[in-house]
Amino acid sequence: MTTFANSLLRIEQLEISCQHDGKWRPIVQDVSFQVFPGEIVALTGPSGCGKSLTAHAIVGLLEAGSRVTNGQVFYQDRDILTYNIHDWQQLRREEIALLIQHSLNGLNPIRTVRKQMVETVSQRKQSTSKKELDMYLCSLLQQVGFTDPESVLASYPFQLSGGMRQRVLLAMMVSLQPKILIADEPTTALDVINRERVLSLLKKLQHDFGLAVLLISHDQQSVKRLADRVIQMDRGAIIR
Ligand SMILES: Nc1ncnc2c1ncn2[C@@H]1O[C@H](COP(=O)(O)OP(=O)(O)OP(=O)(O)O)[C@@H](O)[C@H]1O
Repeated sequence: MTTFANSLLRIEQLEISCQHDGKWRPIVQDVSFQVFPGEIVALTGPSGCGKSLTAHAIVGLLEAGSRVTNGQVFYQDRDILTYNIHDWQQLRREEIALLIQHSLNGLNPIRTVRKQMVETVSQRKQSTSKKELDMYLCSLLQQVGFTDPESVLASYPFQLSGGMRQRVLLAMMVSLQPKILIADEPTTALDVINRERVLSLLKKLQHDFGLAVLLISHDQQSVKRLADRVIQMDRGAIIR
C-alpha cells in the first residue's frame, strides 16, 4: 500500500468546473500530485491550461463562476475542501501562503508599506514596543534584500517597482512562517533583474526555512532554474 505520511499537500483527482453561457463545464480534470516538505515543485503549461484555477482551488480562493466538482485536496492529511471560510482563513494565515500574479493587487495602494506590514505581522507576533516592531519589520525587509528598509516602510506601493512590491509581499509572507508558498507567476510582471532577485529569494527561503514552494509558471527558464520537480499540464490535465 502506498503511504502518504510525509506529503505536505496531496491533490487527488481534482476536477474544477467553470460556468460559460450558464452551463458548468469541467476545465481541470483528474489532476493529482503531491508536494513534500521543503521541495520546490513547478506546475507549468501553456496559458489557459488551468494552472491558476488549480492553485486557487488549493487555497480556497476560486472566483465566482468556478468551483471544485470532484476530487480531494489534503494538507497534512486533512481534507481541506471540507473547510469553512474561517478554517480557510486560518490555513492561509498559518500554513499556506499565496503570492499572486500581479503584486500590486496584493498591496493596498493607499496605505504605506509600514501600515500593511504591521497588520500582517500582528497576526503572528505578540504586541511589542514601536521600536521593537520597527526593528523586526526592517529585519524582514533586509531578509528579502532591501538595504534601506526604513524608506521602504515609509513608501506607498506605487512608489516602489514591481519587483520591490513582490519582495515586500514575500517579507510579509516570511513573517507568517508558512510551511508552503504557492507562487502564481511571481515573476511575470517583472524585468530581468527583479525576476532574478525574486527567484533567488524563493531558493533562499527554501534553504533557510525549509519552505516548500508550488511554483506556477509558464516561464521555462524560471522553472528549470528553480524547481526540484516539474509537473506539466495541458488543457486541464497533467501530461507528465
Ligand atoms: N471564474 C471563471 N469563470 C469562468 N471561466 C474561468 C474562470 N476562471 C478561469 N476560467 C477559465 O479556465 C481556463 C483556465 O484558466 P487558468 O487561469 O487556470 O489558466 P492558466 O493556466 O493559469 O493560464 P495563464 O498562464 O494564462 O495564467 C481559462 O480558459 C479561463 O478562461
